[in-house]
Amino acid sequence: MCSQQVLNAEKEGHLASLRVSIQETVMSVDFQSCFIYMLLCLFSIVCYTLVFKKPKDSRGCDLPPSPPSLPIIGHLHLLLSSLSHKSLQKISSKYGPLLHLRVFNIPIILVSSASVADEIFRSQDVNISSRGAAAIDESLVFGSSGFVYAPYGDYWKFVKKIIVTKLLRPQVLERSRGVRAEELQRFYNRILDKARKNENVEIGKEATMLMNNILCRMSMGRSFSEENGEAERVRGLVGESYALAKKIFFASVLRRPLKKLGIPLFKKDIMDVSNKFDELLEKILVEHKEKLDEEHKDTDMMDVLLAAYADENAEYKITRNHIKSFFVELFVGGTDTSVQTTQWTMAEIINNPDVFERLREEIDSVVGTSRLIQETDIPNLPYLQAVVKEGLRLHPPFPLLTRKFQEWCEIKGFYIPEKTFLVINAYAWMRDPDSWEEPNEFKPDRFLGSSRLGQEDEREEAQKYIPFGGGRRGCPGSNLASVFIGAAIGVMVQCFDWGIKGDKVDMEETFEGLTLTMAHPLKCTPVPRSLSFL
Ligand code: HEM
Repeated sequence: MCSQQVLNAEKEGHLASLRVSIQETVMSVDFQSCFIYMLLCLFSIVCYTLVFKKPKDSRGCDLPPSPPSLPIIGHLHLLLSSLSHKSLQKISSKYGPLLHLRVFNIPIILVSSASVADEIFRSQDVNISSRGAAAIDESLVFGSSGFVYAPYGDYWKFVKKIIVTKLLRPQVLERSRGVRAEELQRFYNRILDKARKNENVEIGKEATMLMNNILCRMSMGRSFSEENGEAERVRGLVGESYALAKKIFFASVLRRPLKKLGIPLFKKDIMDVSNKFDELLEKILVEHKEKLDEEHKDTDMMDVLLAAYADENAEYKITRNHIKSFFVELFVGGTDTSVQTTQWTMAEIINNPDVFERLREEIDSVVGTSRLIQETDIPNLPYLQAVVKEGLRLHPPFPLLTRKFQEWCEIKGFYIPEKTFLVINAYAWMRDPDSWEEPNEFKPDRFLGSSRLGQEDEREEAQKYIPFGGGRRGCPGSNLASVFIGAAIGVMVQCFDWGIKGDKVDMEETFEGLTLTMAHPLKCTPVPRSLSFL
């Protein structure tokens, strides 16, 4: 072989090894990209399944979209978070106003916009007129003899009729006006007393006494005595019931599977509070019955319920537990809602001095400075009404409303299976930027006709505003509550200037119990104005 041939052979050999190494490199590059490609595919499938794919029900119809969930527990963590209304609001602004969630295998529909909720209230009012089963049947606190968890049926209709005719009918409200005026005067006296002693006032505590006394005197003709500690005991029990709220909610949602497994979730905690209420109310019922027998009266709600209990031919045969549950729910549901609204609204007023000044000017010009404001003044005080409405819009005591679909239905083209829980995020709904201008700002003017954007009609406004819920299970006490909250705010603005620690009231929220409350309860120092009746 000549030297040229040797050279060529070497070259060939190099080229061959180069080819092999290039081939190997290409193969390895192909394999890597193929691997990356496969990973991307897998990732996309997971994303699609978790985020975009609409879950299907057993009939193969589309359920509303569902945000990513955790294995086994589903979306439980969102509902358990301490500010669940906010975590749900965040999820809805990302994934849409109508979502399908699950807690274990229990389906929940989450609604966060006015248009979707309005469609549900309009087309499904009867279908969603039950809240599901009570957590613990025998409990007086939201148990199955109560009104709040009563299915839409004969018992619910019977009690609703009593509430409307014996507590809230205009003639009855007129008769009980004296009671509210007396309690308002006592509320004012207590604040004045503290102002003169230069003491702080805890607005929530004062408002609790006011609202509790009003509701008790209106419904059972007496208030709980402050002297023998009875009132403090009731306030304590109401507080304990609030603390149980989340437990009651989960025990009620998970009731069926847990029952099958024989797990009585939170039963001991719930029954402890229920038993204490039972003891207290049994005593009151006995006293009331004796008084009724002596005086042959038939006026307040307790009289009517006791009469129905004793009447063999009553329209609905009620038990003693029905009566006790009714009062427990009235104290628990009616008091704190009004107390929290008073507290939040007062905090907003203090943080907005221009609102305070305008409110005082309105009260001075309508009521004058020679007498205390009364609830009969409220229809003539549109700005005060707007302030209370705005307080309720920003701080609804019940940020989440819960119901249950009894039958399957279709909403916005999606299939909703029967027995699905419905959670309406009233908080998100009333801060929806598509419905409200500057939704997070305290602007009572938005409720004054002349400045309403585009002059929306009343129906449109009602559609956007749901602190009292909606449909036939909406709050029956809304008008009464607005009146006594308005009167309480009116007294505080008419008669006192208010000092606070620091420049602004801390508006941090907490939602550990039944209602949305201030994480730092409002404490401030009243300074009496120089008014002729002070
Ligand atoms: C600011 C005060 C109040 C607020 C924000 C409020 C809010 C609510 C809300 C959101 C509901 C549930 C509605 C739904 O599911 O759609 C409700 C139910 C109820 N409220 Fe009120 N409430 C207040 C005061 C009162 C008062 C003073 C009473 C008593 C007279 C009362 C009695 C009731 C009753 C009995 C229910 C149950 C209705 C049913 O299940 O059919 N509320 N309330």
